[in-house]
Amino acid sequence: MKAVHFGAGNIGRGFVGLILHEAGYELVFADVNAELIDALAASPSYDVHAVGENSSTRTVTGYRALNSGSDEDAVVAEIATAALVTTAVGPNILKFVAPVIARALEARDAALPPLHVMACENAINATDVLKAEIVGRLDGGEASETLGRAIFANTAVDRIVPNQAPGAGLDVTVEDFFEWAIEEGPFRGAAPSIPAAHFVADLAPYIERKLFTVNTGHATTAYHGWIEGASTLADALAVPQVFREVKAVLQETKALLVAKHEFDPATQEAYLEKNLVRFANPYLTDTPERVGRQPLRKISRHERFIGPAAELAERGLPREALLRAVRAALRFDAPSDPQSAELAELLTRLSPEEFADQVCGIETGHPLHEELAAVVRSIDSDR
Ligand SMILES: NC(=O)c1ccc[n+]([C@@H]2O[C@H](COP(=O)([O-])OP(=O)(O)OC[C@H]3O[C@@H](n4cnc5c(N)ncnc54)[C@H](O)[C@@H]3O)[C@@H](O)[C@H]2O)c1
Ligand SMILES: O=P(O)(O)OC[C@@H](O)[C@@H](O)[C@H](O)[C@H](O)CO
Repeated sequence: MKAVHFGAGNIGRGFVGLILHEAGYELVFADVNAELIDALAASPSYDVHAVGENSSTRTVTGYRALNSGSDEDAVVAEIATAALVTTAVGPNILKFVAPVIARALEARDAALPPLHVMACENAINATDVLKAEIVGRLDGGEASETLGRAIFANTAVDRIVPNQAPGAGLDVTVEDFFEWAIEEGPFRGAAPSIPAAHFVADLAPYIERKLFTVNTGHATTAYHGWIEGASTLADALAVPQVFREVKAVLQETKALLVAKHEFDPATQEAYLEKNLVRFANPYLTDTPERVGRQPLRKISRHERFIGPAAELAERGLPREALLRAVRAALRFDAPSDPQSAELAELLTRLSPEEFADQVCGIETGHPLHEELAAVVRSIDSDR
């Protein structure tokens, strides 16, 4: 039973790789980072240090590592005979791994059981996005028989894995908490055996609860913390004004999640409180740069701010704190982040209305459109 995992970075090594190894899969990492792949190929194992109230160390062994940039044929051959392919590369990178998976499906023996495909990214239905990219590369598209050689399942993954300290090598320090929810329907009763994951009939409540609580709160901490000059997430949350803003956005997304998915309010309150503790985990050093990375992705239509704010506006519910978080995101100017520079350029070039429409995907006439445009307009006063 073989799994090929794209993206041997933080979550790839510290979460997906670990869980698949412990589920008994023969693991093959595929990544375009030559230095990382060479290091993995040269090392028989690496450790995952989970830190928090229940600290532990697990060792991942017996994997192989391939460079999917320079040795695509080898990765195609591995996937063609694998049981599972997973990704943790970032939602914007799925279009680059899709052609490799499409080639592998074409090469796959039709008599083999279908390849299970799961994108483990922070995005709503990331596997559907990956599937659409794969379909676009198959002769015949949706009608291609080759598509029948794969089963696609959406997932929600949750574990905070910061960037690793220089000199950590392949070892990864992660928080002790994790959750992996996978939709069970596509497997038609023959879901893969991954004991640490749980299979759910309807993924939407899980992924929205995760993205609009963990990631909305996390990014709010990062962007307000960045403005305050905080160098870690824990430092950011220690600023009373930042803490108040994070609590406020989480109350707004709670209102949406309770109204939309009928979550019990007390259970959702406990969930969001638990996440405030996770963000400030004293055993982990996480930074506003990492958590705020790619601000243009984070303020896009179906992401952690605009997604819930748009639905709250449609329901006539409060979204002011979310809009203040978007305003803070617009001021994110991390030199290490190319999207920061792109964001600054777009703010200069586009009118506030064009920005709301083209960057945030909120068209004229939507109840959030003018509110967003006003947020963009107000940024001028800071410059
Ligand atoms: N770190 C976390 O706390 C966390 C938690 C849950 C989900 N995620 C999600 O997991 C994904 C990865 O995040 P991360 O923190 O591990 O990032 P990361 O930057 O540490 O890892 C991404 C890896 O993907 C590799 N990569 C880039 N392009 C590639 C390509 N074309 N083919 C193969 N590999 C490629 C990079 O070289 C890198 O090693 C993101 O979607 C993120 O939202 C992260
Ligand atoms: O990975 P991103 O850029 O979508 O979001 C940054 C963090 O919020 C994220 O990586 C969290 O650490 C993770 O989603 C926790 O499960």
